[in-house]
Amino acid sequence: MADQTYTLNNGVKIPKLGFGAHFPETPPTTLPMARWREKKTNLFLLRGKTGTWQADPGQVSSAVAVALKAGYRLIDGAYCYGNEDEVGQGLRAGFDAGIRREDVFVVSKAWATYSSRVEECLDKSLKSLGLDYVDLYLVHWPVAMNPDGNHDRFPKLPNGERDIIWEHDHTDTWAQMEALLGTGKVKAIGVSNYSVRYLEQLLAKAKVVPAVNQIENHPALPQQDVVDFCRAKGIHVMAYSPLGSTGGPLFKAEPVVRLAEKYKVAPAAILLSYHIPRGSTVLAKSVTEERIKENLKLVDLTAEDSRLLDEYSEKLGREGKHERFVYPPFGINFGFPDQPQGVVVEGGKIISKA
Ligand SMILES: NC(=O)C1=CN([C@@H]2O[C@H](COP(=O)(O)OP(=O)(O)OC[C@H]3O[C@@H](n4cnc5c(N)ncnc54)[C@H](OP(=O)(O)O)[C@@H]3O)[C@@H](O)[C@H]2O)C=CC1
Ligand SMILES: O=C[C@H](O)[C@@H](O)[C@@H](O)[C@H](O)C(=O)O
Repeated sequence: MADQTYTLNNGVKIPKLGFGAHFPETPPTTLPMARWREKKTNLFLLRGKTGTWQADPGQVSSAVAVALKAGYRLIDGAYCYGNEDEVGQGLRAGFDAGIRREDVFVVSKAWATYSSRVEECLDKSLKSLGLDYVDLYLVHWPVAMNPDGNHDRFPKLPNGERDIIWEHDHTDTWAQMEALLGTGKVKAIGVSNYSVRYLEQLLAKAKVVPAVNQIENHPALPQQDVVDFCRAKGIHVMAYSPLGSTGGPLFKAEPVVRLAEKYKVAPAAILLSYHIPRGSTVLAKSVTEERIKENLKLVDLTAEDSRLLDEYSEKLGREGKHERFVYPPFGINFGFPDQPQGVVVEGGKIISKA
């Protein structure tokens, strides 16, 4: 599956399966997973005091190298992950092993403190990665944080809140992304974490329709409104956190277990395969060599299998139980129906603080 592709709205080909290079902190082995998840939520809110936690030195570069050698042809990174030097080393190991640059689809993302200077962010990423272009460059989140704040990536106010530039209009960031297309440093541009509301605001002003919207997506958060909207507008969906992020909390979902038994595969294979009939690219992340390899083995789910997973999603929706695992504390209402809290901003103006 990793060698199969979709075609983006500008003709560029993108693999169906990719390797995620977001390596957040590893759960301490002494903590039971339930306690870890509880603790992680609290720690997540504190993030920014020290920046993103780093994986052990060498872990990212070796995982990227293992992934490339195992057959992955898409590597998903971001400036904000703070590890693009290591991703670059992993890429280089792959190139040294004979894999050609033009056969690897490299993704990076413009971080919120660079919303008014996206080319600068891109240049920093390219330098770290050791590349002269990325295949896809995304707006990571539709928000701006203070470029002159107390941290390069996670500036905070004295009260601990993220240092947001409320006057910033996310469609201005998109205009800068459009300008990158003429530089030769990107093959395609897109967004990430855009709801239907935000996409509508962007499309009202855009000269170039985003090629991609990268969103959290799995049977416990199908985001069918966003997926359908993207499909109608020719925007390709990339699904992130398909296993439910750290620890893979979706492995025990009843239809996932049932389909894993039917196909005699790991539950992860079902959760990754779910996206292929939906027409999306799916990103898998693992630090573990055998899992990196195991995650390449997707299955062809039938329409009936997909229906089973969709029914599970719909039931959770009716019960108000959709679960979003990645929602950083920006304090903004980004327009996702399951996250109605936070400040509503539009066109650089605060509309409501509900
Ligand atoms: N645009 C955005 O805002 C975001 C983008 N992303 C992208 O999506 C990628 C994937 O999402 P991510 O949040 O990392 O989470 P995933 O849903 O991919 O889950 C990763 C977790 O699942 C475990 N795992 C992986 N494979 C298996 C397996 N076969 N069996 C059992 N456990 C497994 C990993 O463990 P271990 O590593 O210990 O093996 C890790 O704990 C990221 O790396 C990043 O590239 C993610 C979040 C936000
Ligand atoms: O891409 C993954 C996620 O979006 C991650 O980059 C953010 O959650 C970031 O760590 C933050 O705290 O805002």
